[in-house]
Amino acid sequence: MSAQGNILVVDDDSAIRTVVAAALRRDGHRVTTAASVAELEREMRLGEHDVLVTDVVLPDGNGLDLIPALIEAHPGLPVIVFSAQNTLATAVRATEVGAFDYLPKPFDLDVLGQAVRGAVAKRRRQPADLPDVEEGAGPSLIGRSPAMQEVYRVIARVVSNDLTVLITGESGTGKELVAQAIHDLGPRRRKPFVALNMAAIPRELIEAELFGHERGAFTGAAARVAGKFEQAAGGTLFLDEIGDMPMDAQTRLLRVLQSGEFTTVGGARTIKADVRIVAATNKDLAALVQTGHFREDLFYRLNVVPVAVPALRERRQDVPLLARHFLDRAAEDGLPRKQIDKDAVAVLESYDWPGNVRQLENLMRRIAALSRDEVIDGAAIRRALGEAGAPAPAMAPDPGIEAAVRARLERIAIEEPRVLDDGTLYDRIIGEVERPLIEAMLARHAGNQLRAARALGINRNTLRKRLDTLGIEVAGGRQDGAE
Ligand SMILES: Nc1ncnc2c1ncn2[C@@H]1O[C@H](COP(=O)(O)OP(=O)(O)OP(=O)(O)O)[C@@H](O)[C@H]1O
Repeated sequence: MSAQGNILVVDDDSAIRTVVAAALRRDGHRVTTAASVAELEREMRLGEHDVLVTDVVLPDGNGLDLIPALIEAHPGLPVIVFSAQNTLATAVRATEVGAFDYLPKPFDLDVLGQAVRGAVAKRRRQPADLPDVEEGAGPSLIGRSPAMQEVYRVIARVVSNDLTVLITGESGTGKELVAQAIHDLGPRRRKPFVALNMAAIPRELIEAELFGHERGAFTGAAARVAGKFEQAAGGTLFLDEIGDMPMDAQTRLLRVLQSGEFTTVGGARTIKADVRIVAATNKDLAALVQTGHFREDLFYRLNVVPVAVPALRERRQDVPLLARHFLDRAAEDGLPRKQIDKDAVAVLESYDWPGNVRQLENLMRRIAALSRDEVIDGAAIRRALGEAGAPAPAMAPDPGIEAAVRARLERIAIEEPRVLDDGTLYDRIIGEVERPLIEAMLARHAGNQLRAARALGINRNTLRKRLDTLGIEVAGGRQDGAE
């Protein structure tokens, strides 16, 4: 991506305008200059600018005060501010008003050049053209991959009958949504859909939860309570994490499925069970049967119609659609509306998603809530994946700083003996040592540049400059220095 753009430089000091404009032109940018707020406003009206670089104190106004209105009129315009008022208050205010970067005067032209390149790259970021999400009838099960088409085919076969369905799939693949879809699209849709997660309630309470109990049935049973079977009457009972059901409860459930009736805990009351059973598990139930942890007869009773929900990595082509869906949903919930660029889509598509759709949903919401950019790029996605505790794909594990540095030095000595006395010794050795040192510290601090700089004992801006010079891509953590 070209990092050259149209830059507007504003300063009332003509010497600074000249020097800055010359430096930016040398980097290939097209530069216009202005000496006052009035000139700045005229230039903004006349031309398209990718980046605004402005001083704070101008003869007819304050550069910082202009920023909110300028950004509103030119959404996404990065503004780089430089100022001789080098106070913390100015720096904080620059961030508050939405400046892209703040450089205290006097500044290094290289640092300015780097900030401008970053700003142009941000400006040029194009949102990827994500597929539209069609709102279908019933619950929003998103996905057009062949693997999801197969799931839809099975759902379509069972909605109008009462066959027991066993949904399998990894955690977060959407098993509960599938169960809900079976309910919502079938004749029981006007009756309750009741879910019970076997893994979420104490084992000794599962039977009482399922079948209800009479007053005084056990210590603490102060009143008669209807169980899930009763609550779901006429509707659907979703038994989640069925693999965690204790043996006693399995035996009772099997009896209910065979007889169509159940008795409450502690009571002689027999109630007809008018529910459709849909069960789900992320465990291998057949293997649990083999090891004696799940009743074989119950397994066959439940597994009348199996539905296998694919892991997200088995249907990567659905990822852009789902990403779009979750960004839309986040915006509907009042979070800022964000888009992602092509690089971000590529990162999302190549990630393995151990937490499946749930993980993608959480990531999109987190990005919508926390990112300052309107269009999110691949580096930001990698960082967010790294922060979420998952391994950052492009970041090598911390190899141990000493080992990394030693390996570099050995490489110079062994592979390139010539460079040891060719007059570039200092730069070569320092350069070779610096890279693994910075990479190792960044890896150790999950890509957080502020923490890595602190640990190295160098200024964050110095670190940023070195990253740029050495061409080190930061894959995990945050670049903006926030903690
Ligand atoms: N195909 C999909 N389309 C839209 N949203 C989905 C899809 N699949 C999953 N989700 C969303 O992902 C989250 C997890 O889905 P769900 O709870 O159904 O997964 P699960 O397989 O039942 O997980 P667990 O095994 O951990 O209970 C939910 O917020 C759900 O809305």
